Amino acid sequence: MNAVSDPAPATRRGGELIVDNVSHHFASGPRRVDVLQDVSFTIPPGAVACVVGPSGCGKSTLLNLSAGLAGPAAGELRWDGDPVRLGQNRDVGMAFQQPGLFPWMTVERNVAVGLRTRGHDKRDAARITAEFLETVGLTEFKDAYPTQLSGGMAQRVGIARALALQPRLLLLDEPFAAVDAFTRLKLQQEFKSLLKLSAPTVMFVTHDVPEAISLGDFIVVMSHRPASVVRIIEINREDRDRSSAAYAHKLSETLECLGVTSDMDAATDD
Ligand SMILES: Nc1ncnc2c1ncn2[C@@H]1O[C@H](COP(=O)(O)OP(=O)(O)OP(=O)(O)O)[C@@H](O)[C@H]1O
Repeated sequence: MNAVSDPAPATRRGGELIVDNVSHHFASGPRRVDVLQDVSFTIPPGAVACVVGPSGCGKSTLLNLSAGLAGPAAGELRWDGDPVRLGQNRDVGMAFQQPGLFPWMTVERNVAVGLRTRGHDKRDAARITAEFLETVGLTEFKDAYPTQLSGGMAQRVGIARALALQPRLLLLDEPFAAVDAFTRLKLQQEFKSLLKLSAPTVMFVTHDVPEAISLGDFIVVMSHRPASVVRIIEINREDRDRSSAAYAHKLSETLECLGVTSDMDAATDD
């Protein structure tokens, strides 16, 4: 990915997201499913929080509550000091495991459509779209349709679409999970460079602990459902070097909190 010529203005930088004692449940027929229990943490402006936890513990639910797509059963989420309100929040951008591109639209239109919905005129939307497609290295595919793209390329379009809105809060649900390991590493590197340009506040849900160490300023480790925060693990620059002892330490600390051993031989020994 290349650098955008006109990075987001300072006013679009990320704000502070506070998750304050949040609990949530769903009613599933006569059954009540408790999902989150007393979850609290703060993402400072421009920081990247990676959320890891067992499958089904409530990570996506936490993203939805942060986006204002649902309200918590108890507790509060605050964005820049104000309670997160139900409904569309113009500060928020989201991307998911499946990029969810409209198959009948070209790559260019897939990125531009969100900008048009948010009130950018046609010319402005075209300019921003061109800039972000260049940033993710897809300019020459602007007229292609999603079925003509590889998984990694489609994911780049999804990321470009989210970032083109210049979100102050970026909510990502395993955005690189559907691509092969090599493409995933490449997308992670590119994503890190992109974040430097506009510094949104990021909540990044992943099952991949190495990914969390490489992208997060801190990791929020969640427990089984109903999920609470087991530990918040700070990640420093030296922890990201995969050949370092510091990295190995963070990896085993995180896996331990998840109840998994990093020593596969020990796990299979009789
Ligand atoms: N709208 C809903 N109605 C009822 N139950 C729901 C609803 N949404 C989620 N759930 C349940 O809430 C629990 C948490 O779901 P959620 O998708 O937040 O977990 P997750 O940690 O993101 O899972 P995964 O890691 O597998 O993606 C699951 O048991 C799920 O079945």
